[in-house]
Amino acid sequence: MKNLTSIQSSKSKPAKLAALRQAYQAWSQEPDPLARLTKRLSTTLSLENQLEIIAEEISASIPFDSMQYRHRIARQDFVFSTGVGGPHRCEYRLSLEGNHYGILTFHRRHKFSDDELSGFEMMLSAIICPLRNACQFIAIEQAALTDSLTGIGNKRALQEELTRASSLSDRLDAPCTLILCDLDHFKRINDNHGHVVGDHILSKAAEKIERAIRNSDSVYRFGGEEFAVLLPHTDIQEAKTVAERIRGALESIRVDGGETPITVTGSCGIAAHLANEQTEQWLVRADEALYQAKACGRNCSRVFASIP
Ligand SMILES: Nc1nc2c(ncn2[C@@H]2O[C@H](COP(=O)(O)OP(=O)(O)OP(=O)(O)O)[C@@H](O)[C@H]2O)c(=O)[nH]1
Repeated sequence: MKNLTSIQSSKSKPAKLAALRQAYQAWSQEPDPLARLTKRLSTTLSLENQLEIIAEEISASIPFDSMQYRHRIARQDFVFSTGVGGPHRCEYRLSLEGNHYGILTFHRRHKFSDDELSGFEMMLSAIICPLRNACQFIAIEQAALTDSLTGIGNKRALQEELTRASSLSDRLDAPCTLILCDLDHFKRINDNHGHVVGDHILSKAAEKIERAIRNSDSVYRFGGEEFAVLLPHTDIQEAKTVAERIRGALESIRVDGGETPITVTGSCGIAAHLANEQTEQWLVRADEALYQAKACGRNCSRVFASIP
């Protein structure tokens, strides 16, 4: 409120406005490379787009043969590369206020001069803030798709991936199979050993399932004690084998529970994607198969197609 009053009562300042007009003209005409670089970087939060701009703008002042950027953001490696190597190299570790924002490397066939090296440093000091924002944007996007307890994808991530997998499966006419896996009698574990132990078992289960599947497959926490595993390019027969491997992996969990270790089992429902099927319908069919597995005594797998 105080600031608003002072804004409303202040008189216009011609000198400041003239300076602003002049600055705007200079800015809009983009006369210097640093102004143009920062202006272009401010138009995007995509790290990939920013790196393309950085490569283009820096190479206009300091020619190089290739540029690489690498950084680990939210448990994932981000790598960007443009051009082809060269024996001479200069490398910068980018950091701001004690935080690391990746490594940027330039290669060239002939040596970089001292002037060029200080030119790089000037350009890099201009890119660090926008680059930090782009890295943080990826981390926030990643957090919105990650289950905080287990570190695997959450229900929202599953929805996105199911949609992508369905359209790929339709377009390529390739099989794609979904397994819903629910821990058995999990309420008893919580009731007998407490929620902290329950949480620990959920994290272990996520870890075990992740290790039981291929890199091209993915696992998500679908609900409380329910996991979804998406298997692209995988038919029902192969998915049954994976489901059995997952069940075995869950059975191998041992958590300290006093006299006897706490163990857990899981039931799996399997459904292959049908041509042009909506993702909701696909999930419903996998859930029905899971219901059958529970009804058949738990700690087993059932395929939707096998339901009469
Ligand atoms: N510790 C912990 N427990 C959870 C979490 N989310 C859900 N649960 C518990 O999971 C249990 C699920 O219970 P039910 O849906 O009755 O199923 P169940 O006991 O596993 O029995 P079946 O699925 O029929 O084999 C409930 O006790 C929930 O409180 C969580 O994040 N942490």
